[in-house]
Amino acid sequence: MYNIAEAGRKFVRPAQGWASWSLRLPQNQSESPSIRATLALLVVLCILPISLVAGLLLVNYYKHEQRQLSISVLNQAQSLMLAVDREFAATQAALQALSTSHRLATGDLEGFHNRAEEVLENVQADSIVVVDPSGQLLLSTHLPYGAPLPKLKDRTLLNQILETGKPGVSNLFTGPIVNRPIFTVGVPVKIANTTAYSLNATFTSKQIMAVLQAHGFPDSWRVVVMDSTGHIVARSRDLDKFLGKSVTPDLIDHMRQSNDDSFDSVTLDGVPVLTAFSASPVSHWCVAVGIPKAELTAGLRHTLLRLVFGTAAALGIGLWLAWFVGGRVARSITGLMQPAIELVSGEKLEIPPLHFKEANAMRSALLQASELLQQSRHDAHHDGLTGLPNRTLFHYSVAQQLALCQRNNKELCILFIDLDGFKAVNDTLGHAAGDQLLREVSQRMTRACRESDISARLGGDEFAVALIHSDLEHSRVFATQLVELISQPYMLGGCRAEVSASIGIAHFPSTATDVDTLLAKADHAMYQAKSTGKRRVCLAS
Ligand SMILES: Nc1nc2c(ncn2[C@@H]2O[C@H](COP(=O)(O)OP(=O)(O)OP(=O)(O)O)[C@@H](O)[C@H]2O)c(=O)[nH]1
Repeated sequence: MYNIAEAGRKFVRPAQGWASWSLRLPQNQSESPSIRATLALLVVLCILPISLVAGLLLVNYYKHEQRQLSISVLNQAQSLMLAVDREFAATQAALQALSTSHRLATGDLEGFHNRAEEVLENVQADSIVVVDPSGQLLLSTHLPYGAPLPKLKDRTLLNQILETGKPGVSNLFTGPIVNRPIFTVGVPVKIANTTAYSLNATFTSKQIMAVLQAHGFPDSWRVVVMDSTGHIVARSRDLDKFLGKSVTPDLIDHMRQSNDDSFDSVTLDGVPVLTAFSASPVSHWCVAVGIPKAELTAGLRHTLLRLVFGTAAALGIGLWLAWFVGGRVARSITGLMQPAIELVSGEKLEIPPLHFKEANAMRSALLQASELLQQSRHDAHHDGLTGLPNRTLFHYSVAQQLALCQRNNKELCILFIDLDGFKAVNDTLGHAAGDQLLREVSQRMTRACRESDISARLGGDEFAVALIHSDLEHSRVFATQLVELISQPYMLGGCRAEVSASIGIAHFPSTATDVDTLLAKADHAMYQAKSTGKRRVCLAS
């Protein structure tokens, strides 16, 4: 079945069809970044600076915390140093009270030995000894009175007491009686305004360890109490290994420069620590507290690690969203490209609804443009009054059919129809009535034709019909019937009107083989019909 509307569309379509057209972007446009890449860049530009700022703030916060911590550690070192000094002061007070014993003044050393043993329990010292200015030990509560006693090897504290007449604390040394590291707290014993003896209490590291442990430092911290030469007297960890050993040279350096300070160092057992130390201006002993750096930075490392993971997760999700949303936006846009190209084909566009408001607005615009284009194409190839194909489309459609007939050895007849007496209708009933009559003639004609036939209005009161696969005889019969059909009266706005028709017929292939000649010959035959009396059919020769 011949579809004239389809023919109208194909009439302007390129040979390969619009779908075969591929989209060629200009060079500079194909190099522009894609929506996905732009969105991904946006995500990266949003997340990375925020994470960077968060990281910097964290590090700053950590540094501030470090400063606070080093102050706090310094305070703890000072507090321990004070506690040690208090122990020394308490011992000195007890010794000073004991030094006023009349037994000493009267030279009753045996009696004093007994008295010292009683006092020993209160001062919690290891022993009490009396030394004469030559350094000779006169008594020691370690041994029964009268037992032979050695002479002091290290006279430093004794000399200090003899010179200043004031109490003092020794450094760590190996006790001549107990033969292990001890230190002493000594006070002068004055008889007749002369320092006659030095009264000393000896201690092992046990007493200082007790003071250290009373402070309850965390197990991981390294806390040392050292004498004025930097030798370890007490240590929170591995005392047996480090007792009497010198602390690290950089700690000694710092101690020389200041009484209180904090700095980064490495302990004797090789642990990097933040060290805070405090030296006593009285005893010149020193306390150092070290917090392992790993412990200090663990929090920051954890938080930074979380930040890195958080950033990675945010980037991952952001990039996935950029990919997903970018893909949707891109698909919405590219989904409109092919319809935009096909728009010129004049075919009715089918575009499924898209994801985005703007893309849907574009889709509506394309659909509207497609409808308008279809309408204007239709208008360009159809007669506005009757809706029949016009001369151009008739010519194109018949040419196609002729080609098919030629290939299949089929016949085709063209009827050239001109109304008789139409002008009189216009003149008597008016132009509008004439228009209505033309419309009715076209309807009668269309109804009479087969669907495969092609009818057209060529202009004015001229029509044409192409009878496909129809021989001359059949066409002549049809044309005669058509003359009668058209000659039936018309009711135009309550008025009766009558016209008839003159028809010329040209036959393919006997009359001619091309559209123009067939039409011209049919036209000529129509004039013959007119000139021989109208309302009749004439065959072209
Ligand atoms: N109403 C109306 N009239 C038209 C239209 N186109 C052309 N005409 C008129 O149609 C008439 C055609 O002229 P003719 O073919 O000479 O008129 P006719 O009375 O049929 O003459 P014959 O063919 O000799 O019988 C003219 O008067 C045109 O003005 C149209 O679209 N509408």
